[in-house]
Amino acid sequence: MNKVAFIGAGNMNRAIILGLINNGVSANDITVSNPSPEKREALAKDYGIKQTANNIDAAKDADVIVLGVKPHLIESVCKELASALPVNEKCFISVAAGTTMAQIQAALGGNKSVIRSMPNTPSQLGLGVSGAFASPQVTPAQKAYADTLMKATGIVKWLDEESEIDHIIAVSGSGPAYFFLFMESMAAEAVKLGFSEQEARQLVQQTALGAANMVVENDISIAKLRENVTSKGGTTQAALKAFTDGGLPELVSTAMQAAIARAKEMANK
Ligand SMILES: NC(=O)C1=CN([C@@H]2O[C@H](COP(=O)(O)OP(=O)(O)OC[C@H]3O[C@@H](n4cnc5c(N)ncnc54)[C@H](OP(=O)(O)O)[C@@H]3O)[C@@H](O)[C@H]2O)C=CC1
Ligand SMILES: O=C(O)[C@@H]1CCC=N1
Repeated sequence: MNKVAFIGAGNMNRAIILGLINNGVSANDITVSNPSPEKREALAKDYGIKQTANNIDAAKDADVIVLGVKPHLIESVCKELASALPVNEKCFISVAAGTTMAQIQAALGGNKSVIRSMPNTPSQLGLGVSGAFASPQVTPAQKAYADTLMKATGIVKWLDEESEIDHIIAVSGSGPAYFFLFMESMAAEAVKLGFSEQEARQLVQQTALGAANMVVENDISIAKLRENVTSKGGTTQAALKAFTDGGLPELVSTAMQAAIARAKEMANK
């Protein structure tokens, strides 16, 4: 019971597979399919999971099928699986941005058990966030198993409305990239200040890790943590003034709204 097939061996499915393996899920229960060999063979070699080029072979014995291909391929992969497999008996988890429940169910041939999940790449460390929305056909047992699967990679937020998936995308799905951009910018400036690339990375990553852990460990607001760094008339205040004068809070809002708008645009294609 509870065999999982991953369709696609790309960044997101790899992150989820790593999260599962690191959390003790048996490699024997995991199969990955991908047309080109390199990524699926690397996963099989590193973690002992099964691999194949054939999506139907990967999915035929699976109870849960994680669809981890690019959004424009979700429908064709669903049609391929539905043409050969008893899809009524399986639970599909799509991690695609901008591909709706209606589109996925239509491609599977009707009202099947489908969960739209929006994970993020820190799932590979067990530090992921997944937002999830289930179709009414998902049974309590399927939902419980999907919950366990996603919790192996981090925290899970079940959503009442499908539209909330786009909000999860804007916050946590795309979110790691926002922090990476910020860290890249800080590291680039550190190099300009004379640190080596390696030193700059170490300084920035430790600062980010420390800051994130302070948010996790302290039961005080993030604003208060910021204020605690900011001595009156000091250096941080000067730096933060440059950020606010440059419109950083508004820019963050604009960026997150752009992610939501893009998700809607992708769904309407
Ligand atoms: N990356 C992220 O942070 C997140 C991504 N997502 C979603 O995850 C999905 C995958 O994104 P991501 O992992 O970044 O993309 P990748 O391009 O890294 O992975 C997609 C994989 O699908 C493979 N593939 C292509 N065609 C098929 C097919 N017909 N059958 C099986 N596999 C196929 C590709 O193989 P090949 O390279 O050989 O063509 C590739 O390995 C997207 O829908 C995205 O919206 C969701 C949350 C976060
Ligand atoms: O950029 C994307 O479209 C996907 C969805 C969230 C993160 N990556």
